[in-house]
Amino acid sequence: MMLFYVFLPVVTYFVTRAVMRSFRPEFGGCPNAGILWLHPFRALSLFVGRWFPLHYQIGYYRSEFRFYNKYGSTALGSVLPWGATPTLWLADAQAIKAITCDVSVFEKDVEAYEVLHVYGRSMIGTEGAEWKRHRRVAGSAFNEGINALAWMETTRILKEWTEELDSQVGSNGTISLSTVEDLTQLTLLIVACAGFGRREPWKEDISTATLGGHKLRFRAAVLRSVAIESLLINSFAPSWLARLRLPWVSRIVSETSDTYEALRVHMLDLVSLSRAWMVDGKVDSGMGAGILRNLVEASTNELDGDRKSLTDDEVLSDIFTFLIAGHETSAHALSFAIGLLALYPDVQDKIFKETLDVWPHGLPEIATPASYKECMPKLVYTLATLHESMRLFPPLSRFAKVTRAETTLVARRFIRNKAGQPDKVKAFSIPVEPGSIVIVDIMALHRNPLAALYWGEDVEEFKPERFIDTETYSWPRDAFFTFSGGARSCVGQRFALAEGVCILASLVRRYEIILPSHLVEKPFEEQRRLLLRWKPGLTIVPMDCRVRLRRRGSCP
Ligand code: HEM
Repeated sequence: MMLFYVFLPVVTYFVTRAVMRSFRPEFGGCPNAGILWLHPFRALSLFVGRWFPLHYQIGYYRSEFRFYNKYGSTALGSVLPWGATPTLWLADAQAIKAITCDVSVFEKDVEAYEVLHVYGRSMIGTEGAEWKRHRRVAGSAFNEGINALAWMETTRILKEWTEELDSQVGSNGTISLSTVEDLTQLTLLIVACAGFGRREPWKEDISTATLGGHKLRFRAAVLRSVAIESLLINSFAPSWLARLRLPWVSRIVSETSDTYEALRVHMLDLVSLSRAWMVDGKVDSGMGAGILRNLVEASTNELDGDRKSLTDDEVLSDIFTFLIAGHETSAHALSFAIGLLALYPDVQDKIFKETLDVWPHGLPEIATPASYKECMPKLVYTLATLHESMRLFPPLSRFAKVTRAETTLVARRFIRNKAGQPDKVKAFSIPVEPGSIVIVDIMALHRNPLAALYWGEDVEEFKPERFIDTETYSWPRDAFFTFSGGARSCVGQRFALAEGVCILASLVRRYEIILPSHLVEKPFEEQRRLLLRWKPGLTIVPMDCRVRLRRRGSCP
């Protein structure tokens, strides 16, 4: 019996592979790269993807442009054995643009986001009229006002954070920084304040841990809920497991459910506060909370059947979505950026020079509502650095669309010249059947070396200059998909750029970012590989991005 279970998958693999190879060598001119063992954009595959052993099989998370190079095509076909679903992989700017602009044919793969529907349905995991209702409500909060608030809030928390960092200077004059840990807290505090009016100090007051009957503090509740393990347990483990007293399992299930319950209570507190503000007429409290206000107002319209209305569960689910989408992405993007700055001191020097013009007398203690408008346009190189780091490490490295009607996409085939560079590019059409899955392979697109349309031969290099327009050069906007594109693009893009630029510029203005001591003696390629290692999670997660900071003499 045992042998049967071991051999069945192996036999299935070879049989299916053989059948596919013989009957379907190509998808309308698009090379068939084989069987996909895991749906490439499901929470489970993100979890399993950390250990995915089939590095030479399509679907491997860290493959970047490798498979496209191997087959000489910017589009690849593959098949999910379950249901024999055709799955198209794209690292082609024009085809991706066509997909993201045609929302009637290519819908969001909302099933992938079901794990986020802990409290109800939300903007990120819905489609059509339901999604429009959510987006109409929350979307209008994302204006220049919230970006300016994000800037001010970033400045406030940075001051407290850097004071703590300064108190940790070691005997060698440097401070160790575990980027993911600190930036996760930082970006969470920023979105909680600018979006939801919840202003917290950098250093949590642990003595107030359970004040107000909370089982878990707000920050801990959000951070635990975002872990892919918690989301999977919450989605798939039945709650009765907690009552069975099974060693380990029952405890984990029970703790997970407590975490989401604790967060629900915190979010209900926010909603009550916002309702109280509305009753008191505190429409513009100066505290931010624009997203919260819009959501809560929409829930009070519910009974009128207003097209801008949301149910109470939808409000909680949207708050949850914004808290999660609004911090993890930014924290990981910034961790990679800081790691890259440690590796490239010349880039750091250029940012430092830029910040000297903006803050000649050192970092401001507080920012005013005008600071964002004054500083952001001057920090051109800092913004280019953030863009370039998100090109190499896009937090959402791939996402999926489901095809609803028969259509055709155009991609490109190429052959490599003697120097190994892609050459002789030729467009070809791919017929796409309804029901097919299309993977927008952002990381591969960002590492596509084809000239003209994309990033060029130096695609692997970290060069912020490629994001700065000149008289003769305009950076290829259509080949940059970190925030997706079209109607379903990231609603928080400008918010993320505002906080990101403020954090990077301020950090470099105050500190020199240097490599951790265990990497100093290693060759550059190894330093880069070790510092920037990542694993898949909800977004790509830096695994060991630790740097050191040395206070700059010229910064008061
Ligand atoms: C570096 C930071 C960020 C990156 C790279 C990023 C990336 C993305 C991407 C690629 C999508 C599209 C996902 C898909 O179609 O499956 C998206 C959607 C979304 N993002 Fe972001 N995001 C970032 C920051 C933020 C922030 C700061 C917020 C809110 C404060 C936010 C809120 C959202 C929401 C609500 C959606 C869903 C939009 C919709 O479905 O209409 N994101 N983001």
